[in-house]
Amino acid sequence: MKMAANEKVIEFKGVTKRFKDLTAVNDVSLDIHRGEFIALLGPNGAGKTTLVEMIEGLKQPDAGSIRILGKEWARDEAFLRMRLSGVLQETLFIGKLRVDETVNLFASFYKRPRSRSDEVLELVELTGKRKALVEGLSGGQRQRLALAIAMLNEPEIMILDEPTTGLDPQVRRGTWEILRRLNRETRSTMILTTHYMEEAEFLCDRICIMHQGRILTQGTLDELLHTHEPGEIVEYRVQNEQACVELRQNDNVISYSYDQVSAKARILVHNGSDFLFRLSEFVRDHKIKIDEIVVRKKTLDDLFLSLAGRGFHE
Ligand SMILES: Nc1ncnc2c1ncn2[C@@H]1O[C@H](COP(=O)(O)OP(=O)(O)OP(=O)(O)O)[C@@H](O)[C@H]1O
Repeated sequence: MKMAANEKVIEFKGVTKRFKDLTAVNDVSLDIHRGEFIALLGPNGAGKTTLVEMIEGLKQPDAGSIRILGKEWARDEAFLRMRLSGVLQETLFIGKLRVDETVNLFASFYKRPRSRSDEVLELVELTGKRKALVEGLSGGQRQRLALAIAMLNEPEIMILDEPTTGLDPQVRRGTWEILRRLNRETRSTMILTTHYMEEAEFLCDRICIMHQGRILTQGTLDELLHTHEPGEIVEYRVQNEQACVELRQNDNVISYSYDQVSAKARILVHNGSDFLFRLSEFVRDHKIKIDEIVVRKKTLDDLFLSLAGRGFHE
């Protein structure tokens, strides 16, 4: 069934999920559109997995409604099962099977021809490993195999639950490239949960930050960075932090933090170059030694830190 480009494929209305006294997802309303790549970010226990498990039909809400492709799990399980698939943090495979045998096995469950197995291996750049035993694959290759299997059925919606956790940075980046290309080429709607800010920054059109079961804020990266706090970040290393207290009492300063371990000050300011000028005067006049000075634009990490400061640990 072809649908309009801006069509809502997932609609959460006032969804709540409780485990005894604990409210894991609290009155969440959220629309996700076709082809969108959306990230759910948040600290441990924020409710991200519970939310995606409700999308996957693994958990039922206690209140509110969830419509997926206009259907509901309770009534249209067979329809939805064919159109959704997921990649988890880790997938169990049979180690003694070869890569192509593994994909063919899953293809037979979905009644897909062998040519589709070849296609998905190509999509995730595993063609060269077709004859390798699964037990000999690296972590990144195993994740790509899981992705290939998830793609077999040409899913309209894909759930990626921390798909790159535990992978080294280079392999993680390679996986991002593949995910981004898949999203563009297949127009599959992708929902990613992650702890990596840069993963959400790199991949996603929209980012939802969750905390204690609620969506604290959401938007494109630009919207999040500009709506929540204007300004730039100045960072520097200083051992004698107490001598710099006066610097904070400046109209230019929005917020200040100091990390004892790295001896780094991190200051959010309205204007980075004005602050740098003031900083250089100050350290010269007070004979304070600072180094590793950086002025930079804000990142999602900074937003997360400031939301954490204001709300996460209240
Ligand atoms: N089956 C369950 N029974 C009881 N409590 C649960 C269950 N599943 C999740 N919870 C609780 O619900 C809350 C939300 O958990 P959830 O796994 O959705 O968070 P998360 O944001 O995915 O966290 P993480 O980043 O650590 O994976 C947590 O407090 C968790 O302990």
